[in-house]
Amino acid sequence: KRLPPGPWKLPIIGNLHQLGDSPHKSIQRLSREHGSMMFLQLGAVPTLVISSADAAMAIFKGGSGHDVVFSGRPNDLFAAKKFSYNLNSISFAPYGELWRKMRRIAIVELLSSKRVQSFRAVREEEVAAMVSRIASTSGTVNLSKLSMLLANNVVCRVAFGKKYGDRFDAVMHETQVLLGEFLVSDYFPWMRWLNKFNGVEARVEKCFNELDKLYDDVIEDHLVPTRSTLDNEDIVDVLLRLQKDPSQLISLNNQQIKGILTDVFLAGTDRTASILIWIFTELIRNPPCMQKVQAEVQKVANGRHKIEESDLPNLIYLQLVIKEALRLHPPAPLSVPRETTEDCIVGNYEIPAKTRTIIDLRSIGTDPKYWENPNEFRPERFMNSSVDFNGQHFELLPFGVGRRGCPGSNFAIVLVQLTVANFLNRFDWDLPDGMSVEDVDMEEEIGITMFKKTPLCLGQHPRPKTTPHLKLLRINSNVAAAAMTMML
Ligand code: HEM
Repeated sequence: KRLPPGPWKLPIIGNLHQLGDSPHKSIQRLSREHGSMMFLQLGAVPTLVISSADAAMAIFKGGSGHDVVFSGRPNDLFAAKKFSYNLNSISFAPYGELWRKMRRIAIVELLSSKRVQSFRAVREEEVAAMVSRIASTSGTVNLSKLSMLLANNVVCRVAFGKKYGDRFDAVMHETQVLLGEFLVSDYFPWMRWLNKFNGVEARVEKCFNELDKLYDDVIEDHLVPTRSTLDNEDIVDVLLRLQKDPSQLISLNNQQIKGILTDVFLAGTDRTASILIWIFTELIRNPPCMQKVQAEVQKVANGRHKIEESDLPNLIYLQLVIKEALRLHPPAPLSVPRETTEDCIVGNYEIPAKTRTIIDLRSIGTDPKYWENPNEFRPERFMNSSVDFNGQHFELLPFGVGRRGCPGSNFAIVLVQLTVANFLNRFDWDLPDGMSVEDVDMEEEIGITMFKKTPLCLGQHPRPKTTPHLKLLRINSNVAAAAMTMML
C-alpha cells in the first residue's frame, strides 16, 4: 500500500515508544517532521494522524466523499467500551443506524437551541451562586476547582434535575482518569488478559458499577408518578419520554439512555471546565486583553451586578477571546479517535480499512499556513474575520469536524460566555503575591480532556459598584431639564 510517510518503527511496538508521556506533543513534533498526513504503527494499531487544515479539508470537505469512511470509531478501547455501555453511546456507537438515531435525538431533542435556552435559569442561578461563593472567599481562589464544580453543578441540574454532589464528582473523576489512561490492551488486543492482573479491569468494573447504580437511582427518582415535568424537563425526563413514544425512530433501552447520559456528563463537565480554566490562564498572562475584555463587560453591565444571557450578543470582544482560547487550547486536542470503515484513497495515499485516525486539532489551530504568529494569544486576529468554530472552517476545529463533529457546542459556549462575563464583571483578578506573568505554568495534563496541570489559583478583588453609564445620566439630565421647562 502507498501509506502516508511516518517515522521508523520497532518490531512489535512500532512507534509506541516515540509517544512518550505527552502523546499530543510528540505527535505534533513527529508530524512536523513527516507531514500533515502521517502514518504511525501503534502496537498492533495502524494509525493515521491528520495535522493540518489542508489535510483535514482533503478528507472532510463536502464532495471529497471521504467523510463517511472516516466516521467510524474504534470499537475495542477497553474502558470506552465499558463506559459507553458496550458502544451504546453517541460518542462510541459504530457509524450506522443506531448512531444515526441516537445522534438525531441529541440534535433535535437534547442539545437543540430551544432546549439549551430552556436551561437558562439553571445557568444563571449556578453562575450567580459561584460568584457569591468567590466573593465570600478571602485570599486566592482555585479557579480550576471552581470551574469544574460549576460545570458539574450545571450539568447535574440540567441532566438529572438536581445536584448529586460528591457522589457524582468522585465517580466521574475516576471515569475520566480511566478513559484517559494508557492501556496496553488498546494497542495489543491479544494482551487484554493483562487488565485482570494489573488491576485495570477491577477499577473499571468498580467505577462502572457505581456509575450504573447512580443512573439507576436517578432514573428511579424520575419515574415517581407525582413528578411533574410540564414546564421544565431535564435530560433524563426527555429520554424517558422518548422511550415511551411509539412515534420515535428508536425505542431507547435503558443501556442506551445511560450511554447518552455518560456522553453528556463527560463532555459537558470536563471540556467546559477545561476551556474556562485556559481562558482565565491566558487572560492573566495577557493584561491588555484582560483590561479590554473587562472594560467591554463593564460597559455592557452598565452598573448592574449581573450579566444576563440577553447581554451576551453584545460582548463581541469576549467572543473573540473564547475563540482564541479554543484555537490554542482545544479541550480535546487529539479529538475523539476515528476509524476508517473501508479502504480509501486520499490524495496519493491508500488508507486501509480499520485505520485508527487521530485528528490533531491543536496542530490544525496553529497551522502556520493559516495563522500568523500561531502560538501567540491574540483575540484581535478574529476581528473582521468570518472564521468560526462550527466545523466549516478547517483551520479552526476545536469541536471536531464532519458528521461526527460535536453536537454540544451551543450548550458549552453559552455557559462559558456567561461565566467569564460575570467573573470579570464582579472581580478584578491578579496573580498571587510574588508571582509574575512569566511564572504562570502552562504545562498540560493530557487525558481525554486536556487540563492545565497545576491548578490556576488567582487573587480576586470585588469591584466597587459603578454608577450607570454616562449616557443614562445624560438622558436623566435631559428629562430633568424638560421637567424644569414644563414647570416654568
Ligand atoms: C468546550 C466544550 C466542548 C468541546 C471543545 C468539545 C469537543 C468535542 C470534540 C473534539 C468531539 C469529537 C468530534 C469529532 O470526532 O470530530 C466531540 C464529540 C462529542 N461531543 Fe463535544 N465538546 C464540548 C462540549 C460538549 C457538550 C457540552 C456536549 C453535550 C452536552 C458534548 C457532546 C459530544 C458528543 C455526544 C460527541 C460525540 C459525537 C459523535 O460521535 O457523533 N460536547 N466533542
